[in-house]
Amino acid sequence: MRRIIILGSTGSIGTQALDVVAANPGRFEVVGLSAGSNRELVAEQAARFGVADTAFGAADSERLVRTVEADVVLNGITGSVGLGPTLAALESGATLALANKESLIVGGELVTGAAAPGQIVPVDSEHSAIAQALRSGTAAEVRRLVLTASGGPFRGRSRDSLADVTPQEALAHPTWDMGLVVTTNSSTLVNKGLEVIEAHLLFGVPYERIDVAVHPQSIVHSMVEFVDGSTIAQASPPDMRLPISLGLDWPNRVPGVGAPLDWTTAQQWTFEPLDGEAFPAVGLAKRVGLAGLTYPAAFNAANEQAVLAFHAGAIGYLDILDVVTRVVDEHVPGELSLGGVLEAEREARATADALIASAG
Ligand SMILES: NC(=O)C1=CN([C@@H]2O[C@H](COP(=O)(O)OP(=O)(O)OC[C@H]3O[C@@H](n4cnc5c(N)ncnc54)[C@H](OP(=O)(O)O)[C@@H]3O)[C@@H](O)[C@H]2O)C=CC1
Ligand SMILES: CC(=O)[C@@H](O)[C@H](O)COP(=O)(O)O
Ligand SMILES: [Mn+2]
Repeated sequence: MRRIIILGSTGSIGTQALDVVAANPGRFEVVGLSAGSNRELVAEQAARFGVADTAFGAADSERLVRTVEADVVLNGITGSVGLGPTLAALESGATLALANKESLIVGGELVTGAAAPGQIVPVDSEHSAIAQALRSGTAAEVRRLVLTASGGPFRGRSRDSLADVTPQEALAHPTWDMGLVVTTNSSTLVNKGLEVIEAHLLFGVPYERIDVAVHPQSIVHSMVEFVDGSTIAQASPPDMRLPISLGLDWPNRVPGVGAPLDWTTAQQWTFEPLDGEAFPAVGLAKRVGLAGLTYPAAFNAANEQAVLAFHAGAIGYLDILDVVTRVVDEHVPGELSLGGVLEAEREARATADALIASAG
């Protein structure tokens, strides 16, 4: 029985993780739950799963991870505020089932350097797909990684045509039902940019060998191309319970966790290149990833501020990327230490807030 702590238990990832636990009695024991502020739902979850230890906020989540013994910590918190809990989970020696991509991206080598080999199991669907494709291979056999992107609700649109899109339109993701920030990031393609950096950090493949292909059906979750010209793709209906279950029980597969593809009906899987003019976020993220140091932290922090400002009605949709680009351009990088990252984030958020105020 694996003892698991679920951070962000009230969100999309957290509630689906609890679905997996409930559907597999005797396989997992939930020993800790945390959330931001939703005390009512956490109390309900704790009663249902018999959990004694709960926490609220990032610092308390960190405390939970440091004090409750667990085999796996699932980090399903949104935002770079998940960095402390991610580092605490790695220090505890537990497996880190990582949905909170922001903590890896802002922490970079601080996070990978704190992890033992195999200690981080990716939950993000693309990175889970790559980890599955690499299960029997070696890094030397990999020629390139291809991350698939749904293209979001605005696929096929020109940049100019996006000026007046509303928060409601940005949240209409074509294939996934997720939290507000990651859904908005999917629409701007910032999510895919963050995922390129995440793939580089997790799998050690250089940026020039990480590509993005737009695949609107979200059935092929990513691919690994090998040196002999073979490509292994992982395919399944879009359902996060599959990568979550792998994160909780790696390397075991949990029987029946998701429905398989139906090969008895006609279907079409399509792939197209990313329109980098309409969606400059992936190019910007690669630039930021290559620059390293605290650039990814500044990129992510500016985006977090801009996304919230867009949903608050303070800026327009195109302002999101404009703010992020300006913050990155003005960023003076610091050293990659915990203090350096926190300071870079503080500065980036302040610059972003000033730009937001002047745009509004
Ligand atoms: N949803 C998905 O399918 C996917 C998500 N991810 C990643 O997983 C992470 C979670 O996404 P998702 O579940 O969609 O997001 P949600 O917005 O649905 O959930 C976020 C969770 O984080 C909690 N939280 C927010 N702030 C804090 C804080 N300061 N301290 C502790 N907990 C906090 C929330 O608690 P409360 O409810 O109390 O506010 C909630 O439980 C993100 O990094 C996202 O990019 C990656 C791939 C797919
Ligand atoms: C389910 C998942 O992993 C999300 O991060 C997903 O990637 C969002 O879809 P797109 O960013 O491809 O639109
Ligand atoms: Mn993803």
